[in-house]
Amino acid sequence: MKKNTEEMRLLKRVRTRLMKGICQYGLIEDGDRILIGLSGGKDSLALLELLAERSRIYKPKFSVVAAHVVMKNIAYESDLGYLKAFAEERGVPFVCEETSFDPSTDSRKSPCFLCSWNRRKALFTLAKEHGCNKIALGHHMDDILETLLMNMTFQGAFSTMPPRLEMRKFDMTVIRPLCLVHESDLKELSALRGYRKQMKNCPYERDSHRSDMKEVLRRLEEMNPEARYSLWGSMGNVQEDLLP
Ligand SMILES: Nc1ncnc2c1ncn2[C@@H]1O[C@H](COP(=O)(O)OP(=O)(O)OP(=O)(O)O)[C@@H](O)[C@H]1O
Repeated sequence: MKKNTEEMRLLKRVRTRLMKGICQYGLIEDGDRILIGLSGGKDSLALLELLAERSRIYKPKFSVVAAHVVMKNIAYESDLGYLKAFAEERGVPFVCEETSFDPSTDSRKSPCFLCSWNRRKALFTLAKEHGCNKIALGHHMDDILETLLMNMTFQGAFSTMPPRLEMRKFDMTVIRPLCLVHESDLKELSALRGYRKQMKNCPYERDSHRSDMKEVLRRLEEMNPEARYSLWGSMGNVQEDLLP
């Protein structure tokens, strides 16, 4: 009984924050066809589950397609059968595309940059092929705040991954419907639902800046439990007169 109540509270919190993000940043409109980038990680599995559920509700009326990109030269062990079944059990069509990149062709760009650029390109192609006007990614609030802290610390820029990004040149909009959802809730949801963990065997992976920023965010929240909301609020409260 206690477990059920906790589950219901968690689901209510996640659904409320999803809808708050969607409404606040105008992420989904009537008639949208949305390609969901399904990596196989907990965040995009949750995104698919939540958007599939939402798409069956009358307003706004939108449809979804799940897409997985296989990067042939990276030994990720994506279980395509699991991803396909996961999507189809929720009434969502599943599509997959293979691509690859050669890190030796451009030594000025890091393999991580090339990988994510090529993955993004494959997602755009799939979105066009399947008549989608939007691509949804599984980044959540912690990802966005960690990127803000990374960009300030390492790039000298006050910027991050926005909830909504219109790419006019490609006639495509990238959305992040989990932008107000906390990572801790997604972890709990994943455990509750028993999402299968994906094996990551990337030879290049060492995103130490991100894990450092995760620690910084944790420390800030220790100092002020409201820190994440203040950081988020600061992005909409830039007081230019009080800046150099
Ligand atoms: N191979 C892929 N195929 C399709 N979409 C992807 C792929 N890799 C990443 N994405 C999309 O980009 C988002 C961010 O990617 P990132 O690599 O940070 O996440 P992840 O650690 O793979 O897993 P997740 O965010 O799903 O828990 C994912 O949530 C997903 O929407």
